[in-house]
Amino acid sequence: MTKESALHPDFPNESERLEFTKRYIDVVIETSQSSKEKYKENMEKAFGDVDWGESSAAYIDILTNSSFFEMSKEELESLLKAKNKPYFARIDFKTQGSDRTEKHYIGKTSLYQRENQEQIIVDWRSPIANLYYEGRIGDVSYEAEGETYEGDLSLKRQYMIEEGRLEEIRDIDLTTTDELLQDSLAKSSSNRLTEIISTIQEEQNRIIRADLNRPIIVQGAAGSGKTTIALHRISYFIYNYKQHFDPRQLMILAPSNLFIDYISEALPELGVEKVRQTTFSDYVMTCLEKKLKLVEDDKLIRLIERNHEIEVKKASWISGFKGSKTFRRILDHYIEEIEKRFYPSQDFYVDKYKLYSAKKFTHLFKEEYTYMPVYRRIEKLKSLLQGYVRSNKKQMIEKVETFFDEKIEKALYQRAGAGNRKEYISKALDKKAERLEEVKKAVRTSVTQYMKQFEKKNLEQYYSELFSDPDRLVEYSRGELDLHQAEDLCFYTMSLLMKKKYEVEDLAPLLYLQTHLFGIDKFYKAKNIVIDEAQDYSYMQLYTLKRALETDMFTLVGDLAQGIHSYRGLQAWEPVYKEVFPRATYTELQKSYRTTIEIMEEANKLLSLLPNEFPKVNPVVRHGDAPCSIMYEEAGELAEIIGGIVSKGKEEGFQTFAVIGKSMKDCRQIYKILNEKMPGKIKLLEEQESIPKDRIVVVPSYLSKGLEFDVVMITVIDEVFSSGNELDIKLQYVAMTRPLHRLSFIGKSMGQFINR
Ligand SMILES: Nc1ncnc2c1ncn2[C@@H]1O[C@H](COP(=O)(O)OP(=O)(O)OP(=O)(O)O)[C@@H](O)[C@H]1O
Repeated sequence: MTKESALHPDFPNESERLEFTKRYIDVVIETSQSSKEKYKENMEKAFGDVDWGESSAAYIDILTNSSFFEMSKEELESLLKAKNKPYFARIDFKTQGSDRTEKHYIGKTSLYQRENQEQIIVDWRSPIANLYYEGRIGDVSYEAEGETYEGDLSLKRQYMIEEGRLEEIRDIDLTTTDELLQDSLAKSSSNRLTEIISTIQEEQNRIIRADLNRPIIVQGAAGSGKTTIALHRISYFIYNYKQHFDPRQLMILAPSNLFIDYISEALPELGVEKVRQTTFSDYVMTCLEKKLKLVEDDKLIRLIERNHEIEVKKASWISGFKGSKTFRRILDHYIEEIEKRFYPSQDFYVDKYKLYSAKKFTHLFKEEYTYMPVYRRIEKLKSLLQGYVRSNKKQMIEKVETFFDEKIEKALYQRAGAGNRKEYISKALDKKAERLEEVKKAVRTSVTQYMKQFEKKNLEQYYSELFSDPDRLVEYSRGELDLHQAEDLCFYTMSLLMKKKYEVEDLAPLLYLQTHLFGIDKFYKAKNIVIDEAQDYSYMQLYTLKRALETDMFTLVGDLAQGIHSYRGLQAWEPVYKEVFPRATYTELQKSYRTTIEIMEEANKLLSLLPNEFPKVNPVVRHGDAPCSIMYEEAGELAEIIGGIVSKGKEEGFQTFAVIGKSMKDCRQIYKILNEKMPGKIKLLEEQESIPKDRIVVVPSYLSKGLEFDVVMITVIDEVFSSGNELDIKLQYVAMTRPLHRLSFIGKSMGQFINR
């Protein structure tokens, strides 16, 4: 307990309130546990006396009980989590016209006093809690269920509660700096990403609570809390729509499995662990229900390592092109052409009876059924024809019968030629049987026969057909592609497809074709999608996702300054909010919470070297050591240098350490050197892995994107960051913005880095 809080006149009252809340939580937990017992009892009763499969009453009983159990289980879990820190803030609010000021204690979950329905704890996501996050004190208002409530906010108070004990109280107003935020940022990152509900800032709060029925795009500086905010927005969404929305309909698309592992710790804290989390590649393959062989996504690495420069440049151009709007147009024209192959040339006959005209068939196909993918339209038309055949079958058979019966009858009553009559009738009867057989056969086979005129190809066949003829590609591009470019595209792609291999850049076009031609199972269609590191997505990827999932409910967060995949990703947000998500709100975040002023100042210098203009990032006021430069003569010295920095860092209480190399090649060398001297203490991070907390990690710059560590050592052996090209600047910028507290540059010469 600090002196200041001990002096706070309300400290005894607040301690008492905390005790009351804790005790109340205990009672609720106990009740919930006894409900569980009761549930078991009820289940036994339901199972014991009847065969429940036959008794609907008993079945209903089980369903009711299980949903009751589910509720109490969730309630129990969140209360158990909240028990040691039931709330973190309080606001005092007097609604206009009322003479009573209400105290609202804000916490992770809500709690009602059952006897009088009074709220003991208000959930941070509830409408009134918004007042805590919005800066003002005095006349304020908040909105709940479409109504505006005005009133006076007289107090905003923060609590430091540790292990159920009240440690400190702070009343905040506009003049005091947010000490709670300062404290929280000064901590070391033993927990990876955590919830920040007690210190969410006003601009962040606005994004978390922005209209849930509109897409949102956030351009946020490194460390501005994009990932954190995106996760809190999901939590807020789930809270608001818990009655109507299953969390499994929400999906997070993360840049790598490494990143999914990194964010997963924050998810249960926010109650969003049921949300689907996957990468773009995995998700596309799920939708296609195919496991495609992807070649290693190594263009970035080859660009970094400058291997076969011309070849890589061509390959990068192709990647960029496959993500472009022009390529989408090519696909659209290709799809149009495929559709035309399904306009039948002949009317539909069963035997000699015309049941459906080609014109009508085409009309349905190209006008009425366009909401369906091509092959589903064909299926639908097939069943329509089958229906026609079924309903006309009797009539057609009757026609044949009547025709022969009439002939036979006529012959029977003819006077002349009695000798031939018998023969005539018997022939007619044979003919009748033959015709009937023909008609019946036609009834059975004509639909299948008719459908044979339509081609039946699979997705892979259509995709490779697109790249089999450069002239057609030029035609589909309506002049935007020249023949030489089209030949390059075809040659490059076909050489992979022939080996049944694909690149990441092929996935969006494949999903686009699948959506238009075959459709996607609705089970895979998430309704609300969050994309982190969205700057690395191409126009084509975003457009395709929107089209395939049939929703524009996307939350996109990213930072163009960290767009290291810009050869295939986005160069600007404008086309995204203008053309892909026209309903979206676009917001920028310039304040950074991760790192110290000293480190951010150095990182900012790199931003000014980039061709696109990026505003400087404002770090939250927090000081630390300036980044330091360390030179070595022999790579073998690295173990000692890095070991020294880590020991010193540990003395200062830091817990996570990363050595960031430029490329994987350099990282392998660094790892080897370090691991020899410190066996078992080093981990080389690769794409599919999880991040160990207790080891020094060695990670290439491009994989470190999105991650953070207390202490970062940017280390080079053979690589240089200082070639002056855009990619190098971005990679060094990404590496420099990873530390929370300390940054060093380690190289043979400082000339290997930009600005050292
Ligand atoms: N309001 C806040 N209160 C406390 N900590 C915060 C707040 N906002 C962000 N942070 C912290 O700042 C750090 C950076 O957040 P986050 O990783 O979400 O940023 P980002 O914008 O995704 O960064 P990058 O683009 O570099 O990946 C995290 O440690 C996060 O907990």
